[in-house]
Amino acid sequence: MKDILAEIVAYKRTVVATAKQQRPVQALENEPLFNRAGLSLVDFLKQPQKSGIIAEYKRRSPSKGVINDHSPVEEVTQAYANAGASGLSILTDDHFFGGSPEDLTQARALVEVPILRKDFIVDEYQVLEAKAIGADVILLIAECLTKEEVQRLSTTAHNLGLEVLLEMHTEAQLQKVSDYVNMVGINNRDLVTFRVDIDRSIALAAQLPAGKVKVAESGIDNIDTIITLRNAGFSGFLMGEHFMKQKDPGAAFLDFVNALAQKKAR
Ligand SMILES: O=P(O)(O)OC[C@@H](O)[C@@H](O)c1c[nH]c2ccccc12
Repeated sequence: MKDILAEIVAYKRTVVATAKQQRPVQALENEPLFNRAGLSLVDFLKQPQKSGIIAEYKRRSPSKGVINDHSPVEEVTQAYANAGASGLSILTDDHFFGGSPEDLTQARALVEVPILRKDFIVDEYQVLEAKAIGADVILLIAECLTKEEVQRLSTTAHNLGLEVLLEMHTEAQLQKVSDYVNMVGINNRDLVTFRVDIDRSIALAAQLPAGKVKVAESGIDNIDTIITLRNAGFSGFLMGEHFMKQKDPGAAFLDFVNALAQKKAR
């Protein structure tokens, strides 16, 4: 496992151990949102009137440092949803990304689009927590998990009505895809070199078994890239920094979506 990822995963294990003490599973199950019927990102990605973009709320990252420390989560996520986001991705990690579970819950109260809990899930507890805070989808990162762990955590998620996005970056990780997973995210960014390579992602996507919903993640900053990826069979486009680094991320998103719609119409 790559260094920064190993560090994050080690940190997550300590956070989970503490959380289990402070807020046992029983308490999670008693949260009102725990019984909420989830929204399907797979279904939303198929709606032709939406953009296909999963718009991410991210304050900072280990590679970029501070990206946005001024735009409130309520404002940005509502603007994203109103402008045609097919889904939202919200970082809930505090230490490395400056997010929190409360960010997701605040957005949940305001939007009717699927929300992905963007975090580093290594324990079943975090899946239950995702449900309790109002998420619809969890991210599982192939690099951090064995195939068996992916299957076990996916089963827990599906039993709670949550969908799973399995993120990968290398050919070796293809073997972690199974019938348990129906949505695969291909990270365009290499977590070691931070280099973005769209062609590599397209080549990797071509090797996925048929029937998987494909999401391209990271480093997307223009409409032509989205069109290229769509033509290669991707139906979702996860974008964070390109909008978050603007003064008004919601307005930037609206402009981008309008330009995308115009280009598609031509
Ligand atoms: O900000 P970008 O380059 O548009 O990327 C968004 C998203 O793909 C990226 O934040 C991400 C991809 N995989 C992750 C795993 C954990 C945290 C964050 C991520």
